[in-house]
Amino acid sequence: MEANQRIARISAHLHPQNSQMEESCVLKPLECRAKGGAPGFKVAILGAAGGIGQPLAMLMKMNPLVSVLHLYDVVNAPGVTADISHMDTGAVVRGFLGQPQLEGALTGMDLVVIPAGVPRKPGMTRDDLFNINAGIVRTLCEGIAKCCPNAIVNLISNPVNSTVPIAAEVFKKAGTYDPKRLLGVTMLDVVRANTFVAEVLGLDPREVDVPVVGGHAGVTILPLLSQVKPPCSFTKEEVEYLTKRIQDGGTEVVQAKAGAGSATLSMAYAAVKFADACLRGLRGDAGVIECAFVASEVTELPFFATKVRLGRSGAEEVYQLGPLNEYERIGLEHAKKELGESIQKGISFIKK
Ligand SMILES: NC(=O)C1=CN([C@@H]2O[C@H](COP(=O)(O)OP(=O)(O)OC[C@H]3O[C@@H](n4cnc5c(N)ncnc54)[C@H](O)[C@@H]3O)[C@@H](O)[C@H]2O)C=CC1
Ligand SMILES: O=C([O-])CC(=O)C(=O)O
Repeated sequence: MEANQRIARISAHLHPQNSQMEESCVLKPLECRAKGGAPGFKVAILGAAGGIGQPLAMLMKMNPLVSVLHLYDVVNAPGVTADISHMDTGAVVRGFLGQPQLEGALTGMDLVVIPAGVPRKPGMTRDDLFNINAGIVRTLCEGIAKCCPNAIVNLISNPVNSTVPIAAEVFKKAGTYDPKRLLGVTMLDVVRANTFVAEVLGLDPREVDVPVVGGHAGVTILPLLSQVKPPCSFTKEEVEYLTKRIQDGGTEVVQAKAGAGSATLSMAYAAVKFADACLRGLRGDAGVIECAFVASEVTELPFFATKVRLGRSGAEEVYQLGPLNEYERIGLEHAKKELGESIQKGISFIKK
């Protein structure tokens, strides 16, 4: 192959939107490499130029399970793509800018991670983001239903308690809904809980496992401190301090950032931890268990976050809550009340 042809192909691959070359010609050489010796998964990030999207893209580019990484946003996708694509790791990176390129970003994907949408400012609740983010999530999920209906979806955009029901309704309308494949990302609550509990216990956070159930906003975030591993006990004051700190973790960051957004770096870390678990499940690894907000029969609500077992088809098993103490039983009732309303709000947004 002529050197100038090789260069043209690499350039066209990175910026398909600028290419005059035929799609089949553009993609072949690098696709072959991506599917070659080290088999991997194709992952798209929607909202890849944002505060979460950029570090998430960087960490996904470092993940050896990823062979193709599509970065989609309505702004700045080419810049982020150029930057990330210089990292000397295995995944091939391609950028997609704006709605006309959404289909290209999604076609053939195994996993779609969605951190698109506006973040909170001090004084706002996650629900205050509903009016803008609901429409964004609907549009992106319509694209998924059309272009990669079998992909696993990791939904980060807030309010997660409503955006996951929105996504489910969009997929139902399109006839592509598979409850196992739609997962609301609550991993940051677990990451925070592990960190804060480890601080109190004087342990390394990597040794600590705190189940966090319910949803992803305020009192709907319910850490089960009676089920912490390694087994331990807390005073009443410690339980109250830890529960409140875990429930208000997002607000703590929003206030500290003072108008410059919400958690992005810890969220990107949590998103990659969760996406990696989904990919290990897709690969067929046994015993991959994480908390996520999924379609559920654990309570009377249609969606609920608990531990789930991740496998080749997504959340293959949804675990029960396990034994709760009195404090957690009361917390569960508060959580269910708010969560039920948020779920209904999401469903009504599509059904109206
Ligand atoms: N589930 C969780 O635990 C967490 C969720 N979040 C949520 O994640 C979302 C993103 O947060 P940040 O990255 O900090 O916000 P950001 O504003 O920095 O980035 C959002 C990105 O989404 C893009 N975007 C907007 N509309 C889009 C569309 N229609 N299609 C594709 N991309 C679009 C924007 O251009 C921007 O690049 C927020 O809703 C935030 O509340 C944040 C932290 C934790
Ligand atoms: O608090 C926010 O708005 C962002 C978020 O969901 C979190 O950090 O848990």
